[in-house]
Amino acid sequence: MEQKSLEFISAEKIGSVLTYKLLVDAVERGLGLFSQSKAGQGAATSTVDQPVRTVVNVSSKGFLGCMPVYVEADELLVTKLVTFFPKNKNIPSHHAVIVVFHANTGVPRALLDGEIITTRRTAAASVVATKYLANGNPKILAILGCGVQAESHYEAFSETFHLEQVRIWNHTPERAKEFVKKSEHRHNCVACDSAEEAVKEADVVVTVTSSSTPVVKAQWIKPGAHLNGVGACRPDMAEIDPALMKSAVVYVDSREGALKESGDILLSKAEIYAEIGEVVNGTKTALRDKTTVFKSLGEMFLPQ
Ligand SMILES: NC(=O)C1=CN([C@@H]2O[C@H](COP(=O)(O)OP(=O)(O)OC[C@H]3O[C@@H](n4cnc5c(N)ncnc54)[C@H](O)[C@@H]3O)[C@@H](O)[C@H]2O)C=CC1
Ligand SMILES: O=C([O-])C1=[NH+]CCC1
Repeated sequence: MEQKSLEFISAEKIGSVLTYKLLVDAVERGLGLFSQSKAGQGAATSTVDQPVRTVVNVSSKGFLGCMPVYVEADELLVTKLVTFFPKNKNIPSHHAVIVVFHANTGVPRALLDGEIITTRRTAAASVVATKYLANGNPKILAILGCGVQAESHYEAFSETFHLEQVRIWNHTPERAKEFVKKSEHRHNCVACDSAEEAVKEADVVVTVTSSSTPVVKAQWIKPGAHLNGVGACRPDMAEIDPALMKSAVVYVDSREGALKESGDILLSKAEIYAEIGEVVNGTKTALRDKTTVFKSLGEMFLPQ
């Protein structure tokens, strides 16, 4: 009889092994598997079962999301539980735990601190989209927002691309200045006084704010640029100008998820061109010369 032994894997341990290189490869493979299984929905080939997450609103304070997934090919049965309390002060706005079960018996195997995985996995997903959708090698990156995701996106993009400059904007300008000063390695970072200044010459834009209303306007975006929309994960929240959503070619991590959760998609009535996994699988084209948006909501796949 199998013995129950639930291992706890701490944030420190995860942080020491979870490199962006590892994550980018794993997320790329996971997004491909996810879209492949949707294409074969109902058929015996379906290998990933990942329903759109269930969200419980906690009055006006925040929410709890439950994100289960089964990946047959990896014998992986996992759920993430994530909270988002945007008004938190002096502690992160997101917290998460991940529970791993034995896929053959259902026995719980491990409990993982989910904070670092959420932080780095999200940036890795934006890197995957950017690898496929940016028009050439991106040189100027704009980051709108200066929280946890801004840090991980800065790190992941700096490791992956040869960036000449990173333009940072935050709605409270002191925070953008602090971001730039945080490390001497950030000599290629500049704090911008306006979101327009940050965005207007950028090859790639990342929006990582808790804003419920757009922080980027269509007319600021350089034609052919690529934008990763990471915030605004509820149907009543939007970070991107609806005019940009309508004029750009829009990619998502999950069609089903985007049509249920993304205010940027729902409020603008933008058309979804493809899941990024379909591009990874070669069943949809990467229209690199067009202005593109990747609307990210957070599909969860772990490296094995
Ligand atoms: N797509 C995905 O997979 C994931 C998305 N997220 C989303 O990304 C966003 C950023 O997450 P974190 O960096 O962890 O949050 P954070 O709390 O660390 O940072 C939030 C940032 O938004 C700024 N902000 C707050 N209110 C604003 C407003 N009204 N206008 C403009 N900026 C405002 C803050 O100054 C801060 O720079 C959140 O919306 C979060 O839900 C987070 C994790 C995964
Ligand atoms: O995937 C994730 O963990 C989240 N997406 C939006 C908020 C948290």
